[in-house]
Amino acid sequence: MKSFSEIYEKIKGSDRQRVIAVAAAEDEPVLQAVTKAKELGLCNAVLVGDEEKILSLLSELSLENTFKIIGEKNPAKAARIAANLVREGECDILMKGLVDTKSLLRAVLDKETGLATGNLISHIAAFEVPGYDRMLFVTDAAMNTYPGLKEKVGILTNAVSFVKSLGVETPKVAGICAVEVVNEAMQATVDAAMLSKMNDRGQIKGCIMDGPLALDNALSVEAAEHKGIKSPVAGHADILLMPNIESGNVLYKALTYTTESKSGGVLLGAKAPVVVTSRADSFESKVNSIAMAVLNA
Ligand SMILES: CCCC(=O)SCCNC(=O)CCNC(=O)[C@H](O)C(C)(C)COP(=O)(O)OP(=O)(O)OC[C@H]1O[C@@H](n2cnc3c(N)ncnc32)[C@H](O)[C@@H]1OP(=O)(O)O
Repeated sequence: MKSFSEIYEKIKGSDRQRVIAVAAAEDEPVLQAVTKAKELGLCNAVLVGDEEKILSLLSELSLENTFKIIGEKNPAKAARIAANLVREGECDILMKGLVDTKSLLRAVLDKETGLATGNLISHIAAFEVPGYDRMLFVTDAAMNTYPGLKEKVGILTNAVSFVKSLGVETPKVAGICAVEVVNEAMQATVDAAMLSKMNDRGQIKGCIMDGPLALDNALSVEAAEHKGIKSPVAGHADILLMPNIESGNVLYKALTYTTESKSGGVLLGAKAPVVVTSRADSFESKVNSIAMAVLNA
């Protein structure tokens, strides 16, 4: 898997059109993205939010309203209504509009109206980075704050299953740390080593996991050789398992702002995929995120 175009190709064979429920849809970039996604034949959408603002924004953007709108001015309530549409099977994907991430995630976790299943829910971001020979997946930049070993197993399981569904038979996972040796003063190195051993012994299946690895060793064969690291993952990582939300989010935003990467992201492990894009994301990235969600719906 090298590019987003392969994801778009896979969607072309899809049996039915998916429907996205947009929470607090009164947001210019999100309206542009769902309109584009519909034009591309990726999906249809139901817009939940401030109806007056939605209609006025569509008109300002010279976009024809071809969507069903459900009026709700309070963004947190709109998030719960949109999540419930997905829970009830009227829609297939939830997408964040002009509502803060925490409110959207709380709507996802709500036991009565949300999308929790008992599985761990985690975020995966995909990057097409110029010069890297494969798609690079980063997890978790958005949902789990300070995951312990058990949560990291859940994050890893979600990521591996998603990346396999894209056609990567045995994803290579790097447990990213500040160094490539176990140091008990850095819990992430201990967690990465335990995950690697769990993978060796078949407790974690479907991938080749190695760690601790520093980012340079994960991405560059030369850097790994220079340090004498012998690892099937070094220089060839498909998935970067980040130690916590700060490192994940910083890497996500660094790739977004300082490289010409194409990107997208989605929440996995819930009843249905959830698109949680950031203000930092481009229009193209929002459409790519919808495509990732459609493929997973
Ligand atoms: C990458 C682009 C987009 C971004 O930049 S996003 C920006 C950064 N992201 C964020 O600010 C969100 C970070 N996460 C959070 O704030 C919190 O973890 C989050 C998701 C709001 C949940 O926190 P709280 O509302 O305090 O909930 P809580 O921890 O008390 O848990 C309530 C119930 O939900 C469950 N839960 C929490 N996280 C879960 C998860 N990942 N998967 C599955 N279930 C989960 C938790 O077990 C609890 O269940 P129960 O009530 O004990 O049965």
